[in-house]
Amino acid sequence: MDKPRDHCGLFGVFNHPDAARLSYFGLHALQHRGQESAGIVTSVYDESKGRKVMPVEKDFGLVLDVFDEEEVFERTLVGDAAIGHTRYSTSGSATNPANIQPFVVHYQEGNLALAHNGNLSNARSIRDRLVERGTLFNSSSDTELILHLAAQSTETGPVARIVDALHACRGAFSLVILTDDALIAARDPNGFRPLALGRLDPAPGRATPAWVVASESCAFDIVGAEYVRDVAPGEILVIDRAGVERVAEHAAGGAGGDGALYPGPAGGEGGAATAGFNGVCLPRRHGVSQCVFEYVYFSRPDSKVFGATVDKVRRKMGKRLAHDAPVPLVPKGEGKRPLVMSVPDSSNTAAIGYVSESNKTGRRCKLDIGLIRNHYVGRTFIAPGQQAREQRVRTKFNAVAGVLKDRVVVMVDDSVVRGTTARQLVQMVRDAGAAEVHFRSASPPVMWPCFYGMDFPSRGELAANAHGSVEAIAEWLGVDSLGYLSVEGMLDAVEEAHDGRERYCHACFSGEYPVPVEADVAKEENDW
Ligand SMILES: O=P(O)(O)OC[C@H]1O[C@H](OP(=O)(O)OP(=O)(O)O)[C@H](O)[C@@H]1O
Ligand SMILES: NC(=O)CC[C@H](N)C(=O)O
Ligand code: SF4
Ligand SMILES: [Mg+2]
Repeated sequence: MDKPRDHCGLFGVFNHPDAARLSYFGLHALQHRGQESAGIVTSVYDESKGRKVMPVEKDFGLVLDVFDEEEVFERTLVGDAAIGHTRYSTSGSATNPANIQPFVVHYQEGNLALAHNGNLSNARSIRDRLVERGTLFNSSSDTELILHLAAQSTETGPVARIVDALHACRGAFSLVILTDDALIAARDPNGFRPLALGRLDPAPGRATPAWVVASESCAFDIVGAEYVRDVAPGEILVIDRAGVERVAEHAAGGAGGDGALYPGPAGGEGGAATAGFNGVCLPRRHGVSQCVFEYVYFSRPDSKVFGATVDKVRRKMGKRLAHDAPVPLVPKGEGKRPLVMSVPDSSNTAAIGYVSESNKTGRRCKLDIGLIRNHYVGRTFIAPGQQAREQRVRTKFNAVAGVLKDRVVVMVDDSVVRGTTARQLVQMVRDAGAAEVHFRSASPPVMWPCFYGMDFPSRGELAANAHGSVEAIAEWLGVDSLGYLSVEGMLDAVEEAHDGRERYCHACFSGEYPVPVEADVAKEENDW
């Protein structure tokens, strides 16, 4: 593991005849969230069996590789409800095929399929309890535990069992779940991972709209759906046939049947638009703590996440960085303006904010493209060994010598984790003839592990811990100066973009963990 790895991507569809194909496109848009494996499950009535079945197609690899045959959508993944997943493992080995999601099981209440983004912080104690009860496990991931909890619940009916199961889970879980009758979208009470609800106009021949659920709103755009609202932290939203009809009636100005059952999360944006769906809210024990790293790096800038556009938050982080770690001062008449460049693509927007604010504050500088990125090399191209890692950076980026030669260069990246990217690129920019190289990180130093759904290197491998002071890291990176966004600055930027700083987790930067975690849990401890 040499990089922070992304979270997983979730997608769900209800009431659309082409549910699997929509999921396929949705997963494409969410590919950046997980590149180890991908899968889609649908729900369809099987005439010969006289009951619903849940066909599944999943494998290791990118969405494009897993679903490389059109036929699978025509013959296998049929039905008008589906869920899909792109995985980066945080619990359970990446190479164990049993850990590929979505999971599908058959139990007392019929079929059940589940896809999870996050990490349960009490997974070990749940597993121990289940083991004592004689539970047999198929996978080594935390996600499977939710299925056992539902199957062993004393409640009746799939929804009540899932609600019961989620009451026992702690930590991070955004979920899309398919039962034989419903698509369920759920978010843990802290809201660590994002999840949003969207709406698609009725498919040809249908009277009611289709509903979609996704980790990020960019997945709605790709299928032509409109963003309706976030699934609220702690909300378990049940989208079933009756609910779809109630909501449609409500929208058309009808009475809405028993739509008052669940008017949506209190004060939630778009709540009225979805009144009519059933739902439940899980109790809140530790406040709300959405993952600030989604804004720093994980989510796509064109997505709306946690109620704000990622692009907007990132620009504000870049602007604040201009104050926390300014561009070197080169007064007029004393040389060319420093050249600011991003490390494409994830820091592009932060660099734009950085440059505009720097110029406003009298620090002259110019934004230019100093690195070209090869888009065929993935976001987290895993390569073992330092030599391979270095080769990987060279494969992914090349410097534009004509732009960089003899210039004072300020490189802006979104984060420094292990420092592999920064160190390599600094050397590359120097080799291209830069006179000075300064490095700016649009987030604070990453110093602590994440237990809520992101896979960081061990503490000792993080550049900020391995080298100590900012000066020592700067020397190791080979830069003339190094500057980070402060934790304060990061939270101010988030707050400026929307609803306050206290609703965010920043544990990997600050060490302040919002939800207690079980000590010394290893990702592969259940893999034999
Ligand atoms: O300090 P490091 O351990 O090198 O990790 C930090 C780098 O990793 C991420 O980029 P990544 O290449 O994973 O993806 P991206 O192309 O989406 O930026 C991040 O944007 C930094 O560039
Ligand atoms: N990155 C994630 O959200 C991972 C989900 C789950 N914990 C797994 O490892 O499969
Ligand atoms: S520790 Fe960091 S990556 Fe993990 S949830 Fe908190 S902010 Fe996000
Ligand atoms: Mg990067």
